[in-house]
Amino acid sequence: MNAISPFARPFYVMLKPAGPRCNLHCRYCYYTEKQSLYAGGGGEAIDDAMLESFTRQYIEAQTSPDVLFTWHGGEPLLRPLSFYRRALALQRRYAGGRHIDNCLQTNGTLLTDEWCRFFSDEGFLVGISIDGPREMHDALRGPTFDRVMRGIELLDRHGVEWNAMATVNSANVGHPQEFYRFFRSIGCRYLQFTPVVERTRDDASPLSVPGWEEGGRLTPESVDAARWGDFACGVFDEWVRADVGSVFVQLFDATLANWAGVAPGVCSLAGVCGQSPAMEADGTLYCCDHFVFPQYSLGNMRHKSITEMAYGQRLRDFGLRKHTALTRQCRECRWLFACNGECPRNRFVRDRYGNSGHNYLCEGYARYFSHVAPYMDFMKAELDAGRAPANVMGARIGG
Ligand SMILES: C[S@@+](CC[C@H](N)C(=O)[O-])C[C@H]1O[C@@H](n2cnc3c(N)ncnc32)[C@H](O)[C@@H]1O
Ligand code: SF4
Ligand code: SF4
Ligand code: SF4
Repeated sequence: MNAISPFARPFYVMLKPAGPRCNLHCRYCYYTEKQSLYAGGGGEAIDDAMLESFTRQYIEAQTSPDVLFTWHGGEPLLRPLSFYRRALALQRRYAGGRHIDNCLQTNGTLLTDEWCRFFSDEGFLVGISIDGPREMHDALRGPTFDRVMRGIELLDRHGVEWNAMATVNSANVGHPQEFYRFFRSIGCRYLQFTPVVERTRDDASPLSVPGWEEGGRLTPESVDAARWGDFACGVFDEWVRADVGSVFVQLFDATLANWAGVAPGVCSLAGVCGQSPAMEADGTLYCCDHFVFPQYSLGNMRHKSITEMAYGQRLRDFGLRKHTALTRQCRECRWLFACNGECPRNRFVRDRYGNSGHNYLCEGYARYFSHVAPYMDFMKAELDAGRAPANVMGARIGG
């Protein structure tokens, strides 16, 4: 085993306490298909012994005094509150002087006063999935908009910090202004949006086609590359006019970070990745939440330590491949410093020279980076001069 030093870099495990199970059936979901990995063999929920072992090992394996637990799924609120109370008791038992934070990603439909009181008391950061106003949201997430909004009101009432996680898909990609104005209207201060790009296999396989592999059929919910770029530009135009410094949009923050030569807060625009493996409920660790496929398994906690898997060569190679496998078109691209070829899960087309492993969304990203470049140049210059990037709002840029 070619393990590297556990002190080289931090890592975050995305936990699936209820496995891929969910109370909803969002049409574009990449995760519920993972139920086929279990095929009746159990392991649908993290059990107490595994939770304890994981908590101890995860804390011990960290290189920094701050430790982040990320509860994800499937739907993590399918586990009862008592499960999370046990989890926090274990965190306290094994903390060893470290500071521990928790964040949880949910569809929001199962939130109650009791959940929100708990999140407030324990300082959880809650990610809420919502795709925009009612028509956009309900189009692919079923008629759940009212329940999600009720969840957000509960979080607000209890003073829980939350951020919005939206997908950009065939139903909302044409409406960037409406999309962004909606989030502003509900008082959202932290917004993340991710393009849906999924492919089904031509055979009867229940699993979709992973990144790097060519072929398959793009799902109807997926975005068109160019339209994704137009969407990002449209949202940017709304944001840059009035909300810089008051609304934090992950894509724009990460873009500015790359412009300024600072590590971006999102893996997709980083030079290398592989620092956030996902652990399924049966204890199997996978390279990434978007690579939960048998061929990307790092092993199971029952047989290997977290340190061995998270700092091993396999995950390291997975993360480095993002850089080493850049296509010639990417290596020659003027936006490489900002884009880094984006996420490997979207790399399945040919570049202009015929090389495989190019990013399906390339055209959209190129459009987006060209569009925001003058604003990013301005904001970087403000940062360099010790002034606020928000000054971009009063500046005349691009005529
Ligand atoms: C798989 S869900 C798990 C947590 C929880 N059930 C929820 O919906 O927030 C995590 C996030 O992935 C997003 N998502 C689902 N399918 C996606 C896809 N194909 N591409 C991009 N994001 C997707 C969801 O909208 C959600 O924000
Ligand atoms: S709520 Fe989350 S896990 Fe459930 S189907 Fe929707 S995106 Fe997937
Ligand atoms: S494969 Fe994509 S989502 Fe996964 S860690 Fe790498 S950049 Fe992030
Ligand atoms: S914009 Fe396209 S060519 Fe340029 S780095 Fe991104 S994916 Fe590669």
